[in-house]
Amino acid sequence: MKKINATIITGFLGAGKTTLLNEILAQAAGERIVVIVNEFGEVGIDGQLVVETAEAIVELNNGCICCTVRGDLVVAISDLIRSDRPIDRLIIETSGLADPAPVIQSFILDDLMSAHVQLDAIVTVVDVRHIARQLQHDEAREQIAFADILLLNKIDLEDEAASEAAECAARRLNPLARFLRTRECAVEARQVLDLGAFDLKNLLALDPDLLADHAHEHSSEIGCVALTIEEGLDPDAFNRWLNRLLQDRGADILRMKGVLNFSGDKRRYVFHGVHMTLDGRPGRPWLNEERRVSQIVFIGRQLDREALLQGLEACRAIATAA
Ligand SMILES: Nc1nc2c(ncn2[C@@H]2O[C@H](COP(=O)(O)OP(=O)(O)OP(=O)(O)O)[C@@H](O)[C@H]2O)c(=O)[nH]1
Repeated sequence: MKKINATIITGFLGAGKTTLLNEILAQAAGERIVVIVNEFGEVGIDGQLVVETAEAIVELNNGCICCTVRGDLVVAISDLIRSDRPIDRLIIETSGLADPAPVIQSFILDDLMSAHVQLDAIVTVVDVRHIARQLQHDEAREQIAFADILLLNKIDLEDEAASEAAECAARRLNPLARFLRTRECAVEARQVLDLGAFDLKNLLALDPDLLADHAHEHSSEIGCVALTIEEGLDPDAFNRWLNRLLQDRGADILRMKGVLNFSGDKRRYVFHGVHMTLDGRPGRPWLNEERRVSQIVFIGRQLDREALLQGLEACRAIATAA
C-alpha cells in the first residue's frame, strides 16, 4: 500500500509559513491535500487564511504541536487514516514556536502513522529581516537545524548582503539543507514536495536523542493573548492604537495577527505584525449569514491582557463616534 507523503512546514513566528502553504495549495489544485495548522493561541487565525483548495483543514489551536497538542496531532492523523478517505498529501504547518523534534518523533514512533504516512521533508521558512534576533530562541535554531529545505524568505525587505549574512547564519546551523531564496515564498511546488528528502539517519547524527520521549519546554516568558470583539472597529482608531502599541511595547511583541471587522466594510481586513513590521490587506468578503467578529492574537513577553482589551475596545466604531 502506498504511503501518504507528509510535509512539515516550520519556521519562527511570522516567517511566512502560511504564505508558503497557500503557494503550494494554489499550485496543487486538484490534489486532495489535507492541511493541519497549529497555532499557539486559543483563537485560530491561520485556518481562516488558508486558501480554499485544501481538501480539509484541521486546526489544532491553543497549544503547540510539539507539546500540549501533540497527542491531538496523532489523533487527527490516525482518524484520517482510519476514515479511509482518499488523501493525496498531508501538509502540517507548525506554530512558530514549535520545536520540530517531537513532531518528527510522532511520525516515526506511532505505529499507525509510520505504517501509512511517509515524512517527505521538513521545510523551514526563515525571515531574512528578523533572523538575527530570532536566533536567540532555541526553537528558531532547532527549526533551522532540522530543515531539509530552507527558504530564506522576505528577500525584498533586505539587501543582498543581509540575505547573504542570513544564509551564513543558517548554514552554520545546517550545512546540509537545500537553500532557496524567496519573496512571498514563491517556489515551484516541486521544489518542496515529493523530494524524499527526510533522512532519519542524518537527524539522528544531529540529535541522537531525537527518538527519546522528552516533552518540549517553552520559555515561560513568552505568552499569548487572543482577543475577540463583536462590534465593528474604526480603521483610523485601530491604526493609531496599533502604531502606539508598537512604539511602546514593540520590543516585547514578537507577533500579532488578526482578522478584523471594520465597521461598514464588506470584506474582512487581515493584518500581520512581525516584530515592528506591519502589513495589512483586505481579505475575503463577509457572507450574509456570517458572524462578523474581529479576532486578534498577540504573542510576546509580559503581555497585559486587560490593557490590550481596553485598547482594542476603544477602537470600536461606536466608542469613537460617542
Ligand atoms: N515583505 C514580505 N512580506 C512577506 C513575505 N512573505 C510573507 N510576508 C508577510 O509576512 C507576514 C507573515 O506571513 P505568514 O505567512 O502569516 O507567516 P507565518 O510564518 O505563517 O506566521 P505565524 O505562523 O503566525 O507565526 C504576512 O504579512 C505576509 O504577507 C515576503 O517575502 N516579503
